[in-house]
Amino acid sequence: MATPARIAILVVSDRAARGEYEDKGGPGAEAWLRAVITSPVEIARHIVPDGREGVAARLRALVEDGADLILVTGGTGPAPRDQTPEAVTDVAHREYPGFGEEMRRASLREVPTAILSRQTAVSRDATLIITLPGKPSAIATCLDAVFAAVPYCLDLLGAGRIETDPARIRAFRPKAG
Ligand SMILES: Nc1ncnc2c1ncn2[C@@H]1O[C@H](COP(=O)(O)OP(=O)(O)OP(=O)(O)O)[C@@H](O)[C@H]1O
Ligand SMILES: Nc1nc2c(c(=O)[nH]1)N[C@H]1C(S)=C(S)[C@@H](COP(=O)(O)O)O[C@H]1N2
Repeated sequence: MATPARIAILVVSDRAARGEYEDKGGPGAEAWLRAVITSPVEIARHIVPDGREGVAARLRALVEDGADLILVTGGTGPAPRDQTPEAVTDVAHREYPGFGEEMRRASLREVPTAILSRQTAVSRDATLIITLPGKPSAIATCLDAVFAAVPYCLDLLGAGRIETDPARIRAFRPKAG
């Protein structure tokens, strides 16, 4: 059997980290991934409070640990504690602004405040890191909008291979020539 791709979900939320509310983002993201990915996959969920240093440190550790893909939810907005984009930039080797553009475009069809999210995607070594808004309902909207490009991006980075259910997401891998 193929080596499972390793995916980490990092929920960034002060209140979920303190246990003040039940985290719905992490389970929502995991359910989305399990419904879409048909190849072997290991999914781990983590929760950290908002904050540039803490989020960056956790991202470095997850990359070091061999994650192929990291989904980060929360902390992308304009509030002072929203520092996820700064943390992601701190650990980035490369940025892929098209992810943020497309996720915002899809979210703007639902809420005008989607424009407030500074969500983006970066890579560090062979790991792709995608940031998503914290609102649990935003997670599916954003993943639906961009995930078709994720498997090929992981191929190009040298990360683990992911196959998807074409009825949900048709992964696009350009043919050679
Ligand atoms: N992990 C989560 N689980 C459940 N609901 C969430 C989660 N993250 C965000 N939300 C909901 O979406 C709203 C907007 O998310 P945002 O990330 O801006 O939260 P926030 O107001 O900064 O608070 P916190 O960091 O404590 O989650 C929150 O007020 C909350 O109702
Ligand atoms: N699809 C979708 N995108 C969305 C939202 C939403 O409700 N649905 N909320 C917006 C709002 S109100 C904010 S402030 C930003 C940032 O959210 P975050 O700080 O939780 O990352 O995401 C935006 N993107």
